[in-house]
Amino acid sequence: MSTNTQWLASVQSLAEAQSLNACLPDMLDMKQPAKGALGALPLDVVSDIVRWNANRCLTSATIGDLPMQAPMIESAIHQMAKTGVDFVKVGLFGGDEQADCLQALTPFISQQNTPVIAVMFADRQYDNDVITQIVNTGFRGVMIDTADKNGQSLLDLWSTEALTEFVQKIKSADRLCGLAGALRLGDIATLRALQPDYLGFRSALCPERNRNGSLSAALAKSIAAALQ
Ligand SMILES: O=C[C@H](O)COP(=O)(O)O
Repeated sequence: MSTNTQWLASVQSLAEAQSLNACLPDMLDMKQPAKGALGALPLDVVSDIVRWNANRCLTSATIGDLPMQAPMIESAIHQMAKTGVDFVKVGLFGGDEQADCLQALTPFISQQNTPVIAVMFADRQYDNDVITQIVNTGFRGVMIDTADKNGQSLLDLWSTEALTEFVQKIKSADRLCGLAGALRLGDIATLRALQPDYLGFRSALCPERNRNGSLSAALAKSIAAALQ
């Protein structure tokens, strides 16, 4: 597992991915921001981006803001994995049914050829042992993001102490760890010091932080430069 913090850029179209051709992130993440925190892109768009990328960087894709119902999640992972993406990201939105859902997902997730990443949200509530539950389910990594895209950032919601503990728990379980959630260029130094595997960006890549708008290669270059 990498010791240097890498970066992930969320793109919503092939054209956006292509606009990053000169400054590809370490991971091209595919999602539809207008459809929620983990809005899914159509499968053919994901396939086109995967084909265009031709393994020049890693790829990930989200399956949508789905309820914690195992059959629905399994079917969405199965479909998304067929696009050839390197990682599939699944949102865990908390709630009473989550622990049972994770248990039900365990045989499927642990046997997946395409690794699956669990995405938690800093503005949602979880059981105290949620990381253990995630690890036991067979997820390859855990990312923390924000569910409500209202400008509040990860650092507005969680202290650096809480984030340090989060990163350490995940890395000591030998899983990938990512931090995201309205991150800004100026947050990089603070968050990189915690040694996550990935920092994830969308708002910071868009002019005026309009995450549903389009992406700017110049802003992506500044993020890449700050992580050099
Ligand atoms: O996976 C990373 C997210 O797309 C981050 O989006 P955001 O920076 O707009 O919160």
